[in-house]
Amino acid sequence: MGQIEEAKVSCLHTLTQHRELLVSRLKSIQCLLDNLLACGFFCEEDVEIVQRTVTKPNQVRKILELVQCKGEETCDYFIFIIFQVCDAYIDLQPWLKEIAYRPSKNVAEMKVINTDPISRYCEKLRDEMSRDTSFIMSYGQQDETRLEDLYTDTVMEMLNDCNESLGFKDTLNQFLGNDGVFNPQGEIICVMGDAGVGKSILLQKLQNLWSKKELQTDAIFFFKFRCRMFSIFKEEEQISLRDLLFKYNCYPDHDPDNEVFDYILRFPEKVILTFDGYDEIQELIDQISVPEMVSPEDKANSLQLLISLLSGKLLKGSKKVLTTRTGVEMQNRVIRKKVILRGFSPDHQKKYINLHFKEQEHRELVSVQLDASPHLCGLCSTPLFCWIVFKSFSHLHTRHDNFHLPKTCITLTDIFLLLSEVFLSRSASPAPSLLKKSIHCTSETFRAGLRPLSAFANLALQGLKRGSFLCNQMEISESGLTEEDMAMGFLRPVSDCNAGDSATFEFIHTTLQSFLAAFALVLDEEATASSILKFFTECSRKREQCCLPVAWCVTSSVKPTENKPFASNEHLQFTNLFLSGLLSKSKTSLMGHLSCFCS
Ligand SMILES: Nc1ncnc2c1ncn2[C@@H]1O[C@H](COP(=O)(O)OP(=O)(O)OP(=O)(O)O)[C@@H](O)[C@H]1O
Repeated sequence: MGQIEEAKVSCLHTLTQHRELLVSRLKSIQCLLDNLLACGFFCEEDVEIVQRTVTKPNQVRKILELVQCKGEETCDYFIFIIFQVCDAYIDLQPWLKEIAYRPSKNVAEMKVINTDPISRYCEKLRDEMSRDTSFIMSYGQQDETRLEDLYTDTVMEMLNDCNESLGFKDTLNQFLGNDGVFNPQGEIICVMGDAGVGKSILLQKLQNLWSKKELQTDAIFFFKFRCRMFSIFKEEEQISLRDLLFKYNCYPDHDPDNEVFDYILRFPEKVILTFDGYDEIQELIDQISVPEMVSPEDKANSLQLLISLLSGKLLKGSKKVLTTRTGVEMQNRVIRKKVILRGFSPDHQKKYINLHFKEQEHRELVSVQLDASPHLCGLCSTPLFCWIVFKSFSHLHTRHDNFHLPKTCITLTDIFLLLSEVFLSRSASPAPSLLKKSIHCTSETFRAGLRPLSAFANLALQGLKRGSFLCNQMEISESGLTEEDMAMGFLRPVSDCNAGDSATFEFIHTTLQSFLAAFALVLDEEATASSILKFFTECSRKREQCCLPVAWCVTSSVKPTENKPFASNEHLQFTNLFLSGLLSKSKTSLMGHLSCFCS
C-alpha cells in the first residue's frame, strides 16, 4: 500500500517537476481532452475552459493545472495517454524513458482512444490506399480483378552504380531495406524495366502491402504520384507542397492547426513517396531551367516541387521509389539502389497461369500451347503481354470452338490485335450458350466493330500527335464514341489527372494507344505515305542520350510548355513497330478487308 501511495504521489510530482518541458513539447491537445473527457476525469466545462484559452502553451498550462487539481489518478491517466498515443506525442517519448515510466495497474486497464489528427490521418491514408490499390486497374470497369488474386512475383535484379548485377530478389516486403544499396546518401530507389514489365503493378503492390502494415518500414505516411500528372499543370500554375501531397492523396480531417503537415516536415523519414512513370516527363524535367530553392511553405511550379523532392531539397530523408522505362537514366548520386524488373521466370509464369485460370482444363491447354510455341512463351515473360494473351484465350476460347493461341511467329502486333478483338467481341456477340459456340472469325469481329475501333484509333492518334496520354469527355464525344463503346475496355477513367471538372480518360496501357494510333494511320485511306511514316522521321532524329541529373545542372532556357510531346520517343517507336506489323504481308488480308469498309 505504502509503495502504491508513493507511486501515486510521484505522478503528480512528476508533472510539477517537468512542467516546463511538457508545456514546450506537448502539441496535440485535442487527444488529451477527448480522453480525459471520455474517462470522466474532465467535464464539458473543463474542456471549454481549455479551449477558450489562447495559445497552445497556455492551453497545456491550463490542462496541467486542472489535471493536478483533480488529483493523482488524473495525473496518472494524463501521462498514460502520452504513453499510449506515442505517434502523436513523439517528442515526449524520450522523456517517458528518462522518467522510466511504467503505467500503474489502475490506468493500464483504462481505455485510450487515439483522436490525434496525425494518427487519424495515417489511418485515413492507409484506408484510402487499401481501397485504391486492391484492384488491378487495367481490367477496366467491366471485370475488376483483385490485386491479391493475380499479383505474381517477377524477377527483380539489383544493380550497382555501374549497372552490374548485385543479385536477385523475389519478395517485396523488404523492398525498402538495405539490400542492394550502393549509395547510402542517395534517397531514390529506382525501379527500371521495359514497357509492360510490371513497374506500376510493383508500386501498387508496395502501396497495398503498406496499407495492410505488411511492408517492412516505420514510415507512417505514403504519398503516391503518377509522373504524368505533373505534365498537366500549366506553367504559371503554382502549388504548395502541402497541397501537392494532400490534394493528390487525401486531406487530413479536423486538423485546424496544420499539425499533420508540420509533422511531415519535421519527420520526413516517416514518409514514403512513389513516382510512377518518370520516363513520361523526363524531357519536361530535362528542359526546365535550374529551379530556385523551393520552400516547403511557398507555392511553386509543380515540376520544381518534384525536382526538389527527388533531389532531397524538400522532405530530405524521405524514402522515394521511382519507376522508369529502361534507358532513362538518373545520376547515381541521387540513387540509393537500382532494381531492374526482368518479368516472369518460367516458374512465375506457371503460378500466373494457375492464378489466371480457375479451371484445370484451361490451365493445361494454355500450358501445352505455350510449350508448343517458345516464341509466344518468350513474349509472355512480359506480364502485360502475358495478361493480354491469357485474357484473349479465356475470352475467345469460351466463345469459339476453333480458337487456339497462334503457334508460330506470333508478334506484338498479333497480341494487340487479339486484345482489340476481345474488346470488340464483348459488345458484338451475345454471351456464349453452353451448347453452341460460334465460329471464330477475326475479320468479321473487326468489321462489325469497325466504327468504335476507328474512333478509338483516331483518339489514340490525336493524343499521340499532341503528346498526350489523356483525353477528356469532350474529345470522346466528338469522336462519336458512345457509353456502350466506352464499356468495351479500351479506355479507363483517370482519377488523379482530372483537369477542371471534365472527366479524364486514358488507354489501359500506353502501348495500346501506340497500337491504335498505328491502326488509325493504316486505315486512313487519304493519308499520304509521308504522313503515315511521320513518326519514323521523328524517331530517326536521334536524341542525345542524357543522364538525368534530376535537372538542376541543365541550363537550357527552353520553357516546359515549349517541350516536344513525349519525354522519350518510345511511344512513337512502338507505333512504328505496330505500323510495320499492320502493313506486313500476314496482315494484308485483314487490313485490306477493313479498309474497304472504311472508304
Ligand atoms: N507482377 C504482376 N503480376 C500480375 N500481373 C502483372 C504483374 N505485373 C504486371 N502485370 C500485368 O501487366 C499489366 C501492365 O503492367 P504495368 O502497367 O505495371 O507495366 P509497366 O512496367 O508499368 O509499363 P509501362 O512502362 O508501359 O508503364 C498490368 O496491368 C497487369 O495486368
